[in-house]
Amino acid sequence: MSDDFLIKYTGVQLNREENIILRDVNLEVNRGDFLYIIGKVGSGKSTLLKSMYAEIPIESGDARVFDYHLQALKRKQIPYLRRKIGIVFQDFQLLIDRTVEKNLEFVLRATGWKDKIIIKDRIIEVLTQVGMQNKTYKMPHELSGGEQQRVVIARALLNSPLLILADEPTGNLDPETGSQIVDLLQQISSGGTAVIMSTHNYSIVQTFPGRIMKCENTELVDLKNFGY
Ligand SMILES: Nc1ncnc2c1ncn2[C@@H]1O[C@H](COP(=O)(O)OP(=O)(O)OP(=O)(O)O)[C@@H](O)[C@H]1O
Repeated sequence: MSDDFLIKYTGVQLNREENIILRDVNLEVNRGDFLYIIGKVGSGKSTLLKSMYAEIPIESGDARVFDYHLQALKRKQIPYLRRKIGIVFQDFQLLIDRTVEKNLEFVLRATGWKDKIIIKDRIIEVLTQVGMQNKTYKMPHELSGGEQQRVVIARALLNSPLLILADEPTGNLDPETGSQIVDLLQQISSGGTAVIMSTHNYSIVQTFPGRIMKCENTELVDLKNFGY
């Protein structure tokens, strides 16, 4: 990578249809950062995260993610950008018709992995990282919400991303399970992977330290570090 940052937004505007959702967004994210995006319902948290993996276009300004200028990204580059990002959503989105192992294998094969043994080893490796190595053969419906979210995080880790985007990852979980998930994301970030997570949950923000930015009145405001 030519620069140190993973993400650099300069004067970025994001729209949904005709509406300006966020304007003049300035943001830099580096390796190992842990960044919360907070803000009211509809304030633009998801829009911001989605822009980072090219789900929503950049209306104006300069948006860099790794070496990509998102405002000039070609459609065929999008899968390569996304392969470097681990994405975790609130509603787990595991394939319900196959086991944990097959869910993860599906992603590896779709991203070019071919060797059966290497695939198996990698699956065990990421499941061990999230404490789910004993659940390889479980179907998603046999897992609790927190366990499913761990598998989703394992899936996000498969291709060793430098960046994880987690949109309300604790939204469907009870407080204790939610805390365990954030704890896991913090461990991952201390290993050098940057994590950006949106949340409504102020008790999590107060418990687990991180940089905080808030979507408010179409602006992204830096609340600096919290909890240190
Ligand atoms: N598909 C869409 N088409 C048009 N407008 C949309 C679409 N999705 C969201 N919006 C609008 O964009 C604004 C920002 O929505 P966004 O989902 O980014 O907010 P959010 O802060 O993530 O909210 P939440 O906390 O509810 O997830 C809202 O006003 C919403 O109505």
